[in-house]
Amino acid sequence: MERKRIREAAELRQWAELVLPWLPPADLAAAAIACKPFSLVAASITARRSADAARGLERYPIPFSNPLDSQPYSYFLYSRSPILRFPSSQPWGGDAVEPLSDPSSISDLASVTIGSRSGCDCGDCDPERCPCWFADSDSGGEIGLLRECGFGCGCGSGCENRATQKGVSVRVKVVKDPRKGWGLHADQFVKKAEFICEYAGEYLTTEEARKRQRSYDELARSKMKFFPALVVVREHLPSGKACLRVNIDATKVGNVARFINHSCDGGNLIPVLVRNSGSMLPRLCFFAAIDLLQGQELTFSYGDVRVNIDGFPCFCGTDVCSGVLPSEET
Ligand SMILES: C[S@@+](CC[C@H](N)C(=O)[O-])C[C@H]1O[C@@H](n2cnc3c(N)ncnc32)[C@H](O)[C@@H]1O
Repeated sequence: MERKRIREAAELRQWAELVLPWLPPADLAAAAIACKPFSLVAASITARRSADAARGLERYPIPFSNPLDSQPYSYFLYSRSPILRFPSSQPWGGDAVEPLSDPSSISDLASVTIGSRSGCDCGDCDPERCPCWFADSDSGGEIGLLRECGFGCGCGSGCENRATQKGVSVRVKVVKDPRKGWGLHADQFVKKAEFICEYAGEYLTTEEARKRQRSYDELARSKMKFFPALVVVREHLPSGKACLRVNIDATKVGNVARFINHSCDGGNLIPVLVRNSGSMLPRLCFFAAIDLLQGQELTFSYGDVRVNIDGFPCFCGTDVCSGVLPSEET
């Protein structure tokens, strides 16, 4: 009888190990109170989730740190690279995490290509000589430009001219702030100009972005703890006129760049639009604007502040803080 009970508990636990990692926090909490084997599995899943926001998909684990309250982690679906569609669910906090793969293989952006071979034929690229390479950190606006090898090139993913295509490149952690919510912090020394991460999320049409922004604003007003992560970037012509608007929404799915908070002084990151040969859409990437110390919060400017009495309050704490978060016109 005792043996049967032990076997049944083991089977239940096995089942829970397979199913519970797919559940969002509220459902996981509900499962945890159903029975003891579930509560043990749920506790270990919660521990694994708070130990790595990236679900094992980045080079280093990216832990959550919350000295303020009992929320152990923030829930979202993880993608290392930009996507045009996203899955409706993804396991997280179970034993079986997806293996670290070449970002190009999980990126739907790969399907938006210019042509089969519009890049270089170097084979073994030297960034100094490769015709794909181009950098302009002073392009007239606040956003720099960079060109790297990509799907249209003969070289492989090991090519040196693909520095931004290998996921989050330095150790970072996600730390909770009482007023700004979670924020991304350096967890090692980072040298000025070093690549840190890209802003991965869903690429939206402007119409869809406007629709979502309106509903996010409503939600944020009604629900104190809602932190949308929709960014809009404009690629400018030398004349200064906007020529391409890129809308990236990491609210439901994205990488840890979704935790980077705004700073009115421009912050300590340089946002750069990176074009990969063969790919039509640019990617938003962040480089260190200065040497960064371990523990320092990473920030950038979300854009021009339109002082708007209805705008959300800014708590960047810098001397030049306008008091209001920049927001897009919807
Ligand atoms: C891209 S998310 C950043 C991560 C967010 N703090 C979280 O907890 O998920 C952007 C949202 O964070 C909050 N936020 C970012 N910077 C802020 C700041 N300087 N002051 C107040 N809230 C900020 C706002 O709610 C904003 O819509």
